[in-house]
Amino acid sequence: MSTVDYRSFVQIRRDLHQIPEPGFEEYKTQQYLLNYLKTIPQERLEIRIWRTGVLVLIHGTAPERRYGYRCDMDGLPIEEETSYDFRSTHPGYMHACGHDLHMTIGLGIVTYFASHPMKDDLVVLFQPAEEGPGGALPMRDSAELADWMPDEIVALHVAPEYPVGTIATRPGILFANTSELFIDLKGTGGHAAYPHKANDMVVAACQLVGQLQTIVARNVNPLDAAVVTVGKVSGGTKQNIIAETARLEGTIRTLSADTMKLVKSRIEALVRGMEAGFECQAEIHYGANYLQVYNEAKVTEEFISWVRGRQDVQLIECEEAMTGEDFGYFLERIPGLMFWLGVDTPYGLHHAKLEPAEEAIEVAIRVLTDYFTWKSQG
Ligand SMILES: CC(=O)N[C@@H](CCC[C@H](N)C(=O)O)C(=O)O
Repeated sequence: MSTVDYRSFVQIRRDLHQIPEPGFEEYKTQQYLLNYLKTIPQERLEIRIWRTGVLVLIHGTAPERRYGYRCDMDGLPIEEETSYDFRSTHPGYMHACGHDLHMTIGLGIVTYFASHPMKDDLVVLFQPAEEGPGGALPMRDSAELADWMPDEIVALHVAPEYPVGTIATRPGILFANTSELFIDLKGTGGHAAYPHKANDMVVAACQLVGQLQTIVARNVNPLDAAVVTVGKVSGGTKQNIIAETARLEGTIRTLSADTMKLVKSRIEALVRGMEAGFECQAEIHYGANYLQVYNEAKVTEEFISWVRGRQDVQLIECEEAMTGEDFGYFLERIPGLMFWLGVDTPYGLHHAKLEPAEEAIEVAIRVLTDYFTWKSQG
């Protein structure tokens, strides 16, 4: 891939890193992508906009099939604490899940094929709102994608725990089914010194957090896997006022759809018990639900054996993870796979100090441009 200047992609990643935006508000990011796309050879490119996303079709020389690469665009509500001099310029927002790298790799792939067209078509999807509320399902079903639907699709996710030069994947389930979880509690507020005249939702919320932990410990088969995480608890107004309301915000992860149903039915039973016990009202909302990421066996096994033939990367057949990814909705309709890309950094995804190794950008662009070229030579 001689005509690609990898240093320029490191700069692109740094530019994108500075402008993280919430799901479906990726306006600056979209504009940045569109501005960049204007700078590369246009002859084979067609570009469409879908909400805050971008779809790029690179016409092949004699297309019989269409391949796809999907990357996600949104940032997270995290105050960045990296050592970078190119930290986020958006207070309270950070690319802490690697989407800045995922997009940069997408631009690298487009850049390469814009001047080295393969026989088949390639569509590169820059998808908003992966962290929530979920852009994959509506993008997959959009009119903009309908006549560009790929025959096979690939996506990657950065993996802090693997060294640069590692690709990890598996046929079958890679990531879990997910559901967001929001529980609003309403009781009776009052003076801190008169608890018998109030109905304290801070106490109810604390007990409920503890009770929710019993679902995985006591209701899910220990040979199955599930997670119930409460990531945010809020309630009350002041230290000497009994809280009238409280809110729990969390997420549920399961490896099977049936276990998701079981976990939700247990949450509902515990919340109804909480209402009776505390004489309060409770409302449950599930927010965004994501389908599991299920790698199609034939495409994934072929990819694994192709990667194993390379000298420059190490392939690991990994275990399932309880991470969620709305890419599962693309895989529901299109054969394909997702893989982990090693970025070797001590802090995990969604951490304020996440500093993925930028050398992984070149690795991914090389591997994926070679892979699509190989597939197209068929
Ligand atoms: C790769 C990754 O970290 N994905 C997110 C997806 C979040 C889905 C949804 N907002 C939820 O919280 O359930 C993850 O947290 O796994």
